[in-house]
Amino acid sequence: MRLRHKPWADDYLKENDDIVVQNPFDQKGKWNSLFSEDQPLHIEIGTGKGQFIAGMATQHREINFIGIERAKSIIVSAVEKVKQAEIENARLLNENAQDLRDLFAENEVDKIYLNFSDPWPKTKHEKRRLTYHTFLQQYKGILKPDGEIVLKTDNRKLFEYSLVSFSKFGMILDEVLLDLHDYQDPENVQTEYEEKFSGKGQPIYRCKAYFSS
Ligand SMILES: C[S@@+](CC[C@H](N)C(=O)[O-])C[C@H]1O[C@@H](n2cnc3c(N)ncnc32)[C@H](O)[C@@H]1O
Repeated sequence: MRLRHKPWADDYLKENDDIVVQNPFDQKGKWNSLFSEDQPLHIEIGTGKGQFIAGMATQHREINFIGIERAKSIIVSAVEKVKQAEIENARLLNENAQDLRDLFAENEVDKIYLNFSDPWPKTKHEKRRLTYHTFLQQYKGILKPDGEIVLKTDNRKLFEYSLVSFSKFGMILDEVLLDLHDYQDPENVQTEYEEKFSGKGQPIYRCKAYFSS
């Protein structure tokens, strides 16, 4: 897949090194030392334009958040949102989350958010879906034993695929919602994609999954 690249984005991301971590692989096992408080660590894979990570970090000062986004042209918007929120507990990584075990140590992460992940509908691209079993193996390698994965999507096929994938992996499913907005979770922080799709009247699916020990 070709990613749009804005040449000025490299400089912008470097200038904002208080938010965008420049050598993330060096932080493995010591992420909390980057933050002012040593507290639970939640990560979002495919942060997009950052509304979720900035909103969650504002709502939950008692948690440290890391948003991972591979597209430079997109992560710049997330940097702006984190800046505007004036929060200490959020950092961003401009990385392709290929193997999270290179970035995080065993038991380092408390929660992983997969928000509106690319669905990769063709069977030949199944391995790229962020809930394919090889990704689940990675998540297991970095999550605490009681850690959880929270998945939100508008894509019913990806949702069904993910439920089956979690289940085949021996994970425990919790709170499987077929219409998150109908359920009206007051804690829910919407992502940009969520606003777009729910604005069109589409249901938003959400589930939480745990690894059984
Ligand atoms: C469909 S968008 C959703 C963005 C955002 N989560 C939202 O809900 O508004 C998916 C995002 O995930 C990013 N992404 C996909 N695979 C990724 C990976 N392996 N590592 C980092 N970012 C990834 C894409 O660049 C894109 O910005």
